[in-house]
Amino acid sequence: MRAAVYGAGALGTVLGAALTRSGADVELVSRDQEHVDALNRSGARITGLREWTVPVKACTPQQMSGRYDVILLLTKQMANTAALPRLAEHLAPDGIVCALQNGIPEPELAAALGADRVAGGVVTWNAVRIGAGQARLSPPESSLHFKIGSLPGTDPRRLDPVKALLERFCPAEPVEDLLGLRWSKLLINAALSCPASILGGKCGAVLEDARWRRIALYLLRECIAVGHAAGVKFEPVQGYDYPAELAFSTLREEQQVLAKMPELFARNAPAVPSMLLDLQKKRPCEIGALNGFVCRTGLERGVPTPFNDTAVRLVREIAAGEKTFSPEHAVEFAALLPE
Ligand SMILES: NC(=O)C1=CN([C@@H]2O[C@H](COP(=O)(O)OP(=O)(O)OC[C@H]3O[C@@H](n4cnc5c(N)ncnc54)[C@H](OP(=O)(O)O)[C@@H]3O)[C@@H](O)[C@H]2O)C=CC1
Ligand SMILES: CC(C)(CO)C(=O)C(=O)O
Repeated sequence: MRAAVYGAGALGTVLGAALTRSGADVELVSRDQEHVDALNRSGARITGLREWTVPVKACTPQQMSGRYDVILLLTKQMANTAALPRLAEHLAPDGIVCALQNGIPEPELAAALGADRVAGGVVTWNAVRIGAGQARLSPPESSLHFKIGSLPGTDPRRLDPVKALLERFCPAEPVEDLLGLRWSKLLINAALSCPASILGGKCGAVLEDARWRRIALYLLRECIAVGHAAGVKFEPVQGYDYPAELAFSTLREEQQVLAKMPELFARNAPAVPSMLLDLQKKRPCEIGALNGFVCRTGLERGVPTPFNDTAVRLVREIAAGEKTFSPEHAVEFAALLPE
């Protein structure tokens, strides 16, 4: 089986190194010539939870040749439109692209490639690119897990080669309802990655600050309401059925939920959100595909999303250089919170 990791950035470098190390025939594809040269010259250098230097094969999109049976898509979601012609050219007729990105990338991919040639999966582990040819994999070990799914109406056995490939690194558990899985990961990004990117810290910083933890809870509540209005059945992730765990109707129940949030999201606490890295590097970030997607869906379904609207506005203001990272942006949500 011939495979490619298309978008060998933070996650892609770690995954490409892990798969190559396991003996898989995999190429790491990146637009960044310096990164490609470093990977080919000195191997992929992984630090953190794994300490590996792995000789790998890397190329730019223009240097790709032939067809791949499995392409693991790990660009940022905004790059998908630009990447599609290359994916279409190099995917084997019975091959499959598995998007491991955040957000809900599958509809656009399926429209171009065909639903039975697209799968999706969520990643709850965290990695950071730290230089040409190098990435750091963050703990905890328990986060090393994939959940994957095929598109409605397609043969779930199409997932078999994806599962076999990913399991060369860590468990890859198939789920029946990919959309429910996608929305559950969206909860984590909308309520932790986004606020952490606004205050300029790790996801744990949101959980540690009483004001931000409460904002995160209301962001979660809004996303869950929008998802339910859209007919989503949230799939358990990280061992939790989040809508059930986070439900509250009185202020007393709210206190109880707030008290257990650090435990519910303990695996995410050490993560540096990929959105924050993009904002720090002044690169386009995925806010439109994450909280922005929740706002758009809320608008379509008649569910107000004032918390997510505020979060999107703040991220956009930071991206435009109009605001800097600060926990004090919590005040922007104060008028929305119940007394
Ligand atoms: N990092 C993390 O811990 C996690 C990330 N995710 C999700 O995984 C996805 C990837 O994230 P991450 O690894 O952090 O992202 P990075 O930005 O580190 O990597 C993305 C890579 O894609 C490359 N790329 C962008 N556009 C193209 C293109 N048109 N053709 C080829 N390559 C391209 C980029 O190259 P260049 O540098 O030239 O732009 C970069 O190497 C995102 O959807 C993210 O939300 C999910 C869970 C955790
Ligand atoms: C949840 C988190 C923060 C790490 O898995 C993530 O998805 C990201 O960094 O984009």
